[in-house]
Amino acid sequence: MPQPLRIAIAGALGRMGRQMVEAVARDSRLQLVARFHRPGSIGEGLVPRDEALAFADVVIDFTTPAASVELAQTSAARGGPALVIGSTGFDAAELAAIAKAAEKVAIVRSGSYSLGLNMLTGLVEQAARALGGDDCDIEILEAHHRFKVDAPSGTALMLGEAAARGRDVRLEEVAKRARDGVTGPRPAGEIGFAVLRGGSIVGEHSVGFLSEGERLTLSHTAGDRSMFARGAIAAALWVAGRSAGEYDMQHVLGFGAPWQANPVEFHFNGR
Ligand SMILES: NC(=O)C1=CN([C@@H]2O[C@H](COP(=O)(O)OP(=O)(O)OC[C@H]3O[C@@H](n4cnc5c(N)ncnc54)[C@H](OP(=O)(O)O)[C@@H]3O)[C@@H](O)[C@H]2O)C=CC1
Ligand SMILES: O=C(O)C1=N[C@H](C(=O)O)C[C@H](O)C1
Repeated sequence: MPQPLRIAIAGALGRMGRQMVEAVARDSRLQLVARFHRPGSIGEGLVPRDEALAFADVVIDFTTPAASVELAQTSAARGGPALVIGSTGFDAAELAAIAKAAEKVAIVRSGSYSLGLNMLTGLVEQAARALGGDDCDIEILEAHHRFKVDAPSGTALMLGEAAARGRDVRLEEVAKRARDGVTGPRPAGEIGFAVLRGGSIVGEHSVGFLSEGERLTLSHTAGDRSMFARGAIAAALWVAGRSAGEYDMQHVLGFGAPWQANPVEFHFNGR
């Protein structure tokens, strides 16, 4: 019997943190060795972050951009453990800090740990490649619960990146992240984003390809948060013991060529 992988959960009292604690505790391939939260937090079984890092092979982190950057820098400075980062809403400087930390430690980071969503990014890239930029407008719609603090969602931005790759353009140069007032006609080639917030929506994303007289829509709906937890566990099993580098779910699932050799087995309905 192989030894179970030792997992620590960051942000253990948050929505995803609680989901991760449950999912890890139920999984016989894993051992939940530590839970930590914002410094000074009170909660049964919480330990300080640095203690958690000392015990774990992998830390799973769904917190905030600032907390994830600090975690990545700390882990890089001490040479581990590997990280699975699910937080979203990073700015360019924060992304650069994570990339720098990934020179020293293995980090998987993804705006979505859903299998279906990661399959959708491939379809979006393919459709964007096939449908010309001047004749076909790409618009990304996302909807989330009232507590979400960042917009557009990390997933919407991943889908935007996939569409931009398909069109062979840089997302930063064509993204329209919000519209208000007299905007003028829509420029060809733009990739637009629209955001809805309310109630308890777990996560809905759709990518519309709109041309004269027809619309193709590719969409994904998250029914509950358990599938994000399953994806993060697949990422933890995959990243443990890897050499330093920044990876994403395409690598974990074996969708990216150089990593194809060793994808983790992962199914829609659990293990
Ligand atoms: N990639 C994916 O598949 C998914 C990503 N997400 C992303 O994950 C993140 C968390 O989402 P969610 O769980 O809904 O949000 P929550 O706000 O419920 O959880 C985040 C938790 O992190 C805690 N936290 C803040 N700073 C620190 C710190 N320094 N150390 C440890 N914990 C800290 C917060 O504490 P406090 O309450 O005290 O502020 C909070 O409880 C978001 O960015 C979200 O977009 C969510 C779902 C899926
Ligand atoms: O905050 C959330 O809840 C979610 N965040 C992620 C995102 O920003 O895309 C993933 C998921 O949609 C839920």
